Amino acid sequence: MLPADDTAPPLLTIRNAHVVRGQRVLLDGLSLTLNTGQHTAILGPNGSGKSTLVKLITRQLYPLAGGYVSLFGHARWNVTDLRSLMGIVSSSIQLDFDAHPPLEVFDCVVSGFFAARGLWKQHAVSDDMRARSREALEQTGASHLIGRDMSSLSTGEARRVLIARALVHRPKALLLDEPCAGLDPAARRVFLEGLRRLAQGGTTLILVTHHIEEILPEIGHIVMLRDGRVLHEGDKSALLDSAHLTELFDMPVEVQPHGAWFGASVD
Ligand SMILES: Nc1ncnc2c1ncn2[C@@H]1O[C@H](COP(=O)(O)OP(=O)(O)OP(=O)(O)O)[C@@H](O)[C@H]1O
Repeated sequence: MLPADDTAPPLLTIRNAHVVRGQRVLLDGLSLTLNTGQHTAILGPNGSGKSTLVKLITRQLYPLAGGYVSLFGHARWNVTDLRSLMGIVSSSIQLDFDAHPPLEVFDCVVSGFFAARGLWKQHAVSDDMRARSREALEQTGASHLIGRDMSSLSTGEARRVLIARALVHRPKALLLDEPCAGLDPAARRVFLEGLRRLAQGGTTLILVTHHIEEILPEIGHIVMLRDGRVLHEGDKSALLDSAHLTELFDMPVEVQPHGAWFGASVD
């Protein structure tokens, strides 16, 4: 983990966030503070509010009056500001890039500068944008995919291209919502090793998942969500054990450390 900068505002501050849809309470007074350099996994069972929390961060949803959300100390931001502060990758974003019209890999990455799906006449692509796109594709090990159509890529390949697209802004943080969904075990490991390099290079990772096998060695902070609230939050060493996971998932879970990684089995 990077040394904490005590003077910098937190990467993310959420205070007393309530989100309600109809009769359902999706987030129930959720409060959370994450700092830059604090690689974090947000863990929770199905329906615990993970996607709702992601939408709160990305401003697809707002909390009820009395709730507060800020990124890097700013409570108001537009899409362009957000992208340069925090890259966002999720399997639902990926669906947007599978569809027609066809989209070539390099164009897909460059289009990240314009928050667009593809490049159009009005987009003035500079040499710097091209260079940064190539650099981002190298960072995620996806340069060899240049020239391919997005719809022809495997899930894991497309995921790496979309992370590169998020990285063109050189964001301080990456929010990864179930980033390993649809990846086979080998692709998952290759993908996670790529994320490790990003974490080691100074990009703060926020990983939202229900699989403890995806918690990278670099991630030291755990947030456990249940019923739209933070059930537990703290160091991985204190929380990633059978007792806490059993409580979180409300069934017997056996946690096994594998070196710096973790596995889990359900009785
Ligand atoms: N638009 C909506 N209207 C009513 N209820 C909703 C709506 N969106 C989500 N919910 C409910 O809110 C709860 C939290 O949903 P959310 O999608 O945030 O959970 P999650 O932790 O991401 O789940 P999963 O792991 O299954 O993706 C669930 O009980 C869900 O059914």
